[in-house]
Amino acid sequence: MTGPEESPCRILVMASGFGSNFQALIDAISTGQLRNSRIISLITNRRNAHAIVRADKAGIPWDYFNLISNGFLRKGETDEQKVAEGRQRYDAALAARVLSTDKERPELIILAGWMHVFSGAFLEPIERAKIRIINIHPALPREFDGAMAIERAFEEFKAGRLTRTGIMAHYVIDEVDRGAPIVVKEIEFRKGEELEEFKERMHFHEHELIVKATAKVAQEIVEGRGT
Ligand SMILES: Nc1nc2c(c(=O)[nH]1)N[C@@H](CN(C=O)c1ccc(C(=O)N[C@@H](CCC(=O)O)C(=O)O)cc1)CN2
Ligand SMILES: NCC(=O)N[C@@H]1O[C@H](COP(=O)([O-])[O-])[C@@H](O)[C@H]1O
Repeated sequence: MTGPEESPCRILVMASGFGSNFQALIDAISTGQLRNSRIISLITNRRNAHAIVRADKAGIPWDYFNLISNGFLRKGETDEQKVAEGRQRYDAALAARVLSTDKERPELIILAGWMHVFSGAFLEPIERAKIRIINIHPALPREFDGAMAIERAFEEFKAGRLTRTGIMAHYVIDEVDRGAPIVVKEIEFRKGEELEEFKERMHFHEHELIVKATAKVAQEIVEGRGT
């Protein structure tokens, strides 16, 4: 995929939790399945994220940056304006960390279970720097936007109102989960399957899809350098 003269696409992964999608990318790169990509670092907003353990094992630098523990918002703050202002300042500071000149700059940011909704304070400077952002989401386009999508779809299936759901990788825009789809896969429910079994099946397919989507976008980036 990547010619000998082309260096791999520099990828920053952002993850808040278990990191199995992050691990799928690590494994795909290390086995040579994903030749046009290189993960330069991980950012997490949860100190107990297992993604940190995965980064350490893979020798990938990581950064912990949290809305509250880094002082942008007081724990338990309920004033809506203060919450909005604190999130904006956090987002701006996070973008500044991504763009800081004392570290390698990513060409692609992959949200792999990143559980913080970005405002324009993050999205705009990243867009100005021509860095693309993609996200993996366990639902079909325009269905079950937001968190807990798997559980909500499963409830609809149990209620007899849904026979299939799906997963997708999409570009990230201000409107949550409404960016242009990159790769989409429908996944049928199975009669008698319980939630945990279904979640495992969904994650299995996600791990394939995130590699496929990354390969596609990374190739566009590598081939588009200098144009
Ligand atoms: N501006 C955008 N930001 C983010 C997007 C996006 O498409 N546009 N994708 C999400 C990922 N995501 C779904 O795919 C998602 C993650 C988290 C939430 C959410 O409700 N977060 C809450 C906090 C939840 C928690 O901390 O457990 C919040 O941010 O207040 C919705 C959707 C990533 N960001
Ligand atoms: N709305 C975003 C969202 O729900 N993302 C989902 O979080 C999980 C992270 O798993 P992981 O930490 O094992 O990769 C994945 O299922 C991903 O699609």
